[in-house]
Amino acid sequence: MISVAVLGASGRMGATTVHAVDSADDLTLVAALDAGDEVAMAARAGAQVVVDFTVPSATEANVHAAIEAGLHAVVGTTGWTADALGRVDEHLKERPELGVLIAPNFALGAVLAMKLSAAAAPYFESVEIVELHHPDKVDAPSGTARHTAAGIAAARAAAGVASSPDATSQDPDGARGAVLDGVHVHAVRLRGLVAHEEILMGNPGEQFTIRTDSFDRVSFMPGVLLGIRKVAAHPGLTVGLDGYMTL
Ligand SMILES: NC(=O)c1ccc[n+]([C@@H]2O[C@H](COP(=O)([O-])OP(=O)(O)OC[C@H]3O[C@@H](n4cnc5c(N)ncnc54)[C@H](O)[C@@H]3O)[C@@H](O)[C@H]2O)c1
Ligand SMILES: O=C(O)C1=N[C@H](C(=O)O)CCC1
Repeated sequence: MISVAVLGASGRMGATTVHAVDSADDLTLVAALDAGDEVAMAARAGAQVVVDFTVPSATEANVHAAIEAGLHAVVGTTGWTADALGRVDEHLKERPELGVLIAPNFALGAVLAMKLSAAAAPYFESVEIVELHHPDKVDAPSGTARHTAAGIAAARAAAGVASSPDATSQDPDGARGAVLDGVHVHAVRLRGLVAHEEILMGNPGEQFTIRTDSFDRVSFMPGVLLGIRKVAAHPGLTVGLDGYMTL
C-alpha cells in the first residue's frame, strides 16, 4: 500500500486525483491539502508520495519542501524552467533515495504525441505547434507545448536539420506566435476545451499532423497513478512520464 498526499486538492486536477487515489486498491489517501497548508503536514499524516497539482508560482517550493520532508513527489503543475529543474536536481543530491517526477502531461496520448513528434521532426522541413486549452488556464504556452518544442528542437539539432522555412518579415502584432527553441507555438484559449495539442509538420506536397485531445481530466489519471506507483523505484529527477515507460 502506498500512502499519498495531494497538494492542490481543491483544484480541478487535485480533486480528480483525490478521487482516483481513493478508488485505487493499492493506494491510500492520507492528506488532501491546498493553499495555506504546509507540505510537512503530508509527512506528519504518513505520506510516502506527494502529488502536486497546484500553481506555477508554488510548485517549486512545494517540491523542495517535499524533499526536505523525505517524500517522493509526482508533479503535474506546469511553469517549470531549466533553472528550477536544476535546483531540484541539486537538492536531490542530499536525498539520493528520493524520486521526483515532473511531467508536463500525464495523458498517455500526449506522452505519445511528444515522443512521436520528436521522432518525426527531423524528416520534415516545417514544424509548428498549436496548443488549445480551457480559458481558466493561467500559463501560456502550455507545459506540454514547451516540452514538445524542446523535444522537437533537440531531435532536429541532433540530425542537423535547418530551421523551419519562414519568409515572414513583418509581424508587428505577434501573429506568428511564441518561438520556443526555434519552434513556433500558438496558444488558443476557448470555453468548452480541456487540453489539446496539434503538432503540424510539412514537406513539399505533404503534411503530417499529430493530435492529442483530453476531453476530461480523467484522461490524466492512469498516468498520475503510474507515476505514484513507480516514483520510489526511480530515484533522482525524471522529467516526463515517458521516463517511466517503455516506448
Ligand atoms: N501534467 C498534467 O497532466 C496536467 C494536467 C492538467 C493540468 N496540469 C497543470 O496542473 C496545474 C493545476 O491545474 P488545475 O486546472 O487543477 O488548477 P486549479 O486552479 O483548478 O487548481 C490549483 C489548486 O492549487 C491550489 N494551490 C495554490 N497554491 C497552493 C499551494 N501553495 N499549496 C497547495 N495548494 C495550492 C489552489 O488553491 C487550487 O485549489 C496547472 O499548472 C496545470 O497546467 C497538468
Ligand atoms: O489544464 C491545464 O492547465 C493543463 N495543463 C498542462 C499543460 O500546461 O500542458 C497539461 C494539460 C492540461
